[in-house]
Amino acid sequence: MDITFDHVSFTYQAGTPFAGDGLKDVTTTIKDGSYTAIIGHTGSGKSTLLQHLNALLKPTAGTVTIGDRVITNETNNKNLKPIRREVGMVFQFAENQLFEQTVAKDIAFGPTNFGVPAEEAEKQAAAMVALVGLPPEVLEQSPFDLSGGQMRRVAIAGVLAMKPSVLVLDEPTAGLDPAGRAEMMTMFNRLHQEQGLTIVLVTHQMDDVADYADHVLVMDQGRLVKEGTPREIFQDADWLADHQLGLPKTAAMARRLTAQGFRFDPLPLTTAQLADQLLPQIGGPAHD
Ligand SMILES: Nc1ncnc2c1ncn2[C@@H]1O[C@H](COP(=O)(O)OP(=O)(O)OP(=O)(O)O)[C@@H](O)[C@H]1O
Repeated sequence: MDITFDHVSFTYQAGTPFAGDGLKDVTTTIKDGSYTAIIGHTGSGKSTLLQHLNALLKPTAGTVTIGDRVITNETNNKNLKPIRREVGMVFQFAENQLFEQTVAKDIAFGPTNFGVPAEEAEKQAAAMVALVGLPPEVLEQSPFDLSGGQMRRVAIAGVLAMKPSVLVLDEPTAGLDPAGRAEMMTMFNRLHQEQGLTIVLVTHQMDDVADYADHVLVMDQGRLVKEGTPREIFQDADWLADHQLGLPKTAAMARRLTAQGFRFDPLPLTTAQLADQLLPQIGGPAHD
């Protein structure tokens, strides 16, 4: 399912003295099956854009087309339920939204609300717990007895239980330690590869953009100022710095090596790409 923005603008508190721009004239398509990263410094409009992906916000001007549903400023709030199921949102610190007595009940809550019989919803909960890499024992535990990282996985399982085709992630690894972060990013990549989920990721981690995304949107002051592949986006470090954005660690290291006389074209984004270009320059064996 593609999601297309056509000249979308969004104004917070429109028509009041407190009106403020969230999005300005954004036109783009998030393609079915893609892994799209949205980057931009604080206040650039990333969260506002995300909330248009499942019509939590409706454009002040322009249209958002989600699958075959066209959302405009006039769209009635009724009948948006199927969109909320199709586009699953994992908000920042999603674990704060857990509330049921057991993990199984928490994960089953969404499907039950959508009319799935309780018994089937609990069966699905067990499948979702496995999908997010948690042991089956957690099902009957209180979510509040789990670690922070496990709680976040339960919250993600609750979103996945709705069987979305698009998974929207707003800084999903915020607050996790490096090992927890890596595990979680690997999990999303597995869901993308194995379940064919379209992923939309807001992140400040440029390494994750380089490692996982196939498409990148760069936001600045509510505008979409650049889009392309990670390779295209990260080639111009000066342009990124102007937009208060950095490089993936490997690309930053390659740039420092350039100052020492090494040559890279294109700038490597992963360690394998760095090794490929560096080894011939230091007389080492070719990397494969
Ligand atoms: N509820 C709101 N009411 C009024 N203005 C808002 C509201 N939420 C966001 N804004 C404004 O809209 C603009 C875009 O904010 P948004 O939260 O989308 O940016 P962001 O890129 O997600 O930032 P961050 O990285 O800090 O989460 C900012 O100028 C912000 O101040």
